[in-house]
Amino acid sequence: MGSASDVRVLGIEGTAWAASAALYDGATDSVHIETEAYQPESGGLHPREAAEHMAEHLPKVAESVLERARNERDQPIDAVAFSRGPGLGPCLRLAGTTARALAQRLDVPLVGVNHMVAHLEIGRHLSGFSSPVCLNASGANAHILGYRNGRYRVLGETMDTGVGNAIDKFTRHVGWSHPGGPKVEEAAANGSYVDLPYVVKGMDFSFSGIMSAAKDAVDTDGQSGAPVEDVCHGLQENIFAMLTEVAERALSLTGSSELVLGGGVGQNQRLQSMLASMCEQRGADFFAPENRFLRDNAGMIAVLGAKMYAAGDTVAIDDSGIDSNFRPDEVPVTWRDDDETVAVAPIQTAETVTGAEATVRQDGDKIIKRRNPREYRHPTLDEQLRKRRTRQEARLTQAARKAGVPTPLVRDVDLAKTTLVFQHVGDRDLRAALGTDTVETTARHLARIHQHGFVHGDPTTRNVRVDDASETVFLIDFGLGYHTDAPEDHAMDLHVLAQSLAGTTDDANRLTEAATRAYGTVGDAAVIDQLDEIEGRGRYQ
Ligand SMILES: C[C@@H](O)[C@H](NC(=O)OP(=O)(O)OC[C@H]1O[C@@H](n2cnc3c(N)ncnc32)[C@H](O)[C@@H]1O)C(=O)O
Ligand SMILES: Nc1ncnc2c1ncn2[C@@H]1O[C@H](COP(=O)(O)OP(=O)(O)OP(=O)(O)O)[C@@H](O)[C@H]1O
Ligand SMILES: [Fe+2]
Repeated sequence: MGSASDVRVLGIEGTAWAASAALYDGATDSVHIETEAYQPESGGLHPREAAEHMAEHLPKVAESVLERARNERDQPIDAVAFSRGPGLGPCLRLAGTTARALAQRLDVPLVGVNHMVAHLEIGRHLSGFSSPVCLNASGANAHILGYRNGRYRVLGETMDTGVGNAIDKFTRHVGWSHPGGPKVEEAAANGSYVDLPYVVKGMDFSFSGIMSAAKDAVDTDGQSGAPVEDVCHGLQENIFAMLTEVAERALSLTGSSELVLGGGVGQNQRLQSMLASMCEQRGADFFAPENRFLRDNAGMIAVLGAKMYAAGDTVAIDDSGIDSNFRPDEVPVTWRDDDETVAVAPIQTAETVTGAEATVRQDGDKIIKRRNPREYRHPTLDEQLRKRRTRQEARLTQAARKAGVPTPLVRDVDLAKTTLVFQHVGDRDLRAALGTDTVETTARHLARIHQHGFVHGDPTTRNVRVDDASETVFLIDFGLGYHTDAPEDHAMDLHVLAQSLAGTTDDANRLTEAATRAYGTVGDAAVIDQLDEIEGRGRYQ
């Protein structure tokens, strides 16, 4: 294996709006980027117009960067790297054609890069962090990833549209030109908070509810709608708090103390300040690359291309087809060692445990759980979430027990202090007691509460406690639960469990299959069909 430190790679990016080429020089670790942005005259990105933009500008930026490389050396570059996907098919095809032609002409190898992995690797490269949790906040995507056993694992992601696309749809609705993100940021600075939906499911989240509520809020319909600056302010507060909350959950679940940000929406100062505040509050390190590396750019493609090239990960021209639904977890990570896995949280034995949202203290046979204020969240939203979740946790913990699922007894609820007192249950959590039996029992418990019309909302391996002597499996932490009979919502519980298994153990596939089978012995088969549908969904809208 070579080292990326002495190679020069030409990167080509053309997934959607940025016709971009870049030169990465490993010897100096410097990146030169040239980009021509496609700006639609009206509405959102039109795939055909975007492709015409690529056809016109990609060859120009590529030649210009190559010219610069030639002025520096006789053998200008060692490899050509290009974004293979995800993205708009017509654009990807042009970027692929441009890259193949260059590689052939210069007689150098071709490297096919996953654009989403490039968005996160650039942050890892620039921060020097060893194995961070990565938040990708881009136009067509939103997900939280951690490296484990040769792959970037998706710990959480959007259940519908990408975060930038969601914001851009709102700005189209109010008649603002593309891209909407910077305009929302500017307007939000002059607005005050309005209440909007907030949807987090484990480490997944969805934007459809908040986006339609935001559109309704500005629509006047003969009556006076909310000022658009206020809605922009509320939108940013809620959407970015959702992303920050799942990032915090991922840090808590993995025990990692490093977070990096990627993607065009990452340029937003409010998002950056929330993430920085959250990390500071929990003693983690946060890194956001400069803007030229956050928005789509060929620099990140060239940098990852150099790492892949050094690892021998090149692709033959004939096999270099594009993939518009290319997911980050499909990429075999050849440029990192298997043992670089994102941290796994040590199993805490201290009397006070700090979870993702609460401080939990043991006092004899009692557990005192307090949801603490989160400085990154708007105070109104913060108080509303803490109260709602405390109330819901008390109610659903009791409802589950009535349904025959072991849960701790609720000894006291104090909504003003957002504090709950529970009976202490179990010897250890499911992470420490992983096995087919315990995972199957967990799945059957979920099926049972679903039959009683509600979901847990966050059934991770840490929210299951196992009592060894009686072999009892308890569900705890129902704060994200809610009443619903929709198979999609029920399937999300199973999906969250599967994702948390993937984030905790190398044996996740086998355990997930066992869980699904066990669920089927008690629960509705339609839920399992829906789970397949969720997991097969290419969420690139
Ligand atoms: C697949 C690929 O083509 C796609 N790329 C992409 O979406 O471009 P990117 O540069 O990462 O992000 C663009 C998005 O970033 C948003 N954006 C730009 N500046 C922003 C700001 N200050 N605040 C919020 N959003 C912002 C834009 O509104 C737009 O939706 C992706 O990475 O998902
Ligand atoms: N009733 C209980 N009996 C025994 N241990 C408990 C109980 N409730 C909570 N714990 C312990 O405290 C930890 C954190 O509790 P809980 O999950 O309710 O808080 P949280 O802040 O939502 O944490 P997380 O983000 O990890 O889900 C649990 O993982 C568990 O180990
Ligand atoms: Fe992107």
